[in-house]
Amino acid sequence: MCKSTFHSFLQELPKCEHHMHLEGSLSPEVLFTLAKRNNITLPQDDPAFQSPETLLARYDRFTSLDDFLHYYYIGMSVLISDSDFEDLAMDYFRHAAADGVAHAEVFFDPQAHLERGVSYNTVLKGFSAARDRAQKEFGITSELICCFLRHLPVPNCVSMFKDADVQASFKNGSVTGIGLDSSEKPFPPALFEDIYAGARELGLRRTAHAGEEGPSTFISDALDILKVERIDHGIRLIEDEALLQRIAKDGTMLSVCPLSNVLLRCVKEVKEVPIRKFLDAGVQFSINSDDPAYFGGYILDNYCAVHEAFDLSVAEWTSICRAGIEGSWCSQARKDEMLARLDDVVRVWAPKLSA
Ligand SMILES: Nc1ncnc2[nH]cnc12
Ligand SMILES: [Zn+2]
Repeated sequence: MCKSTFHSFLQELPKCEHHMHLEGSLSPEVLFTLAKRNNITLPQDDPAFQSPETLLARYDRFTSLDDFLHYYYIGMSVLISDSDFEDLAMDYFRHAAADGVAHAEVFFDPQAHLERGVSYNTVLKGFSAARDRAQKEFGITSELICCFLRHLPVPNCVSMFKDADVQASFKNGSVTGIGLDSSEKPFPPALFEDIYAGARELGLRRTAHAGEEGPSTFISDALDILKVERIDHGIRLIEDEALLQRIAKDGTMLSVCPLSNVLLRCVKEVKEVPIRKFLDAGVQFSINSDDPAYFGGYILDNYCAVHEAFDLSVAEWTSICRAGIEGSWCSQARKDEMLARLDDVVRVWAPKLSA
């Protein structure tokens, strides 16, 4: 936990979260409760599934992205009804409100539910209800980003993209954009070129996970081939100085997830996440939780971990927060509200923190 005055300042900043998988907010406790309620048998041959405590202990020992994903996909198999999805998202929004999130652009993984016979509209109904409640109960605005699972056969992804219910959600605005996630290294961005071209034609916002475990060429391919507007993770950008300069110059935002990078062994410690390098080079980035129930921290824990590792100034935190607001996919009016709130918070806290 960072020093208490700085912690309060970070809590009060009007934060935007751009990289958070709703299915990644399923805690072991809720997972076991839903498994019982929905009659889902958890794997009997893995001692991690003995209890919520043993499962949580296993989360401390992830060895890679794929090791985590194994548990992530088993975990979400307990989600069946629209109210399961609503409860799950509300759990996230409650934490987000406590952490001072003003606006959240959240991912969901429909293919992982369709495969189990849960319809797209069941998932969307639950998540949409939670979004409405989050706005009413906490004043948090949000957008939904529909992700394609890169480990599945491309035709499976294409057929989801073309599905009538999915297309309807794109066209009626209940889903704002598309993303690309799951196992990275064997699945280069180019595989998904047609889907991203189709999304662009529909006027959808576009982002993709790239440069988490995969090479920096996946970041350039996501920009050049998929024409994404944002890069999720992107920490391996530091391996290509010219690309780093290009991203800084173009103002392309990265959604960085420090605790996730440590837990999934992409880096040894938060100090190795290239926060200082990005700040110095003028790369725009936001700080995010990724899968908070699996990685031991919501957004404020990530802000605090970054503060502890890099001892950032009030001015640096203000610029990170401003970049997050400006790089969001909400209306300009909403951005203006958050920018005004940011000014207010900084006006109050700057004298106290620099005293
Ligand atoms: N960190 C991550 N990388 C890729 N896919 C994911 N799905 C959920 N979390 C993810
Ligand atoms: Zn992610």
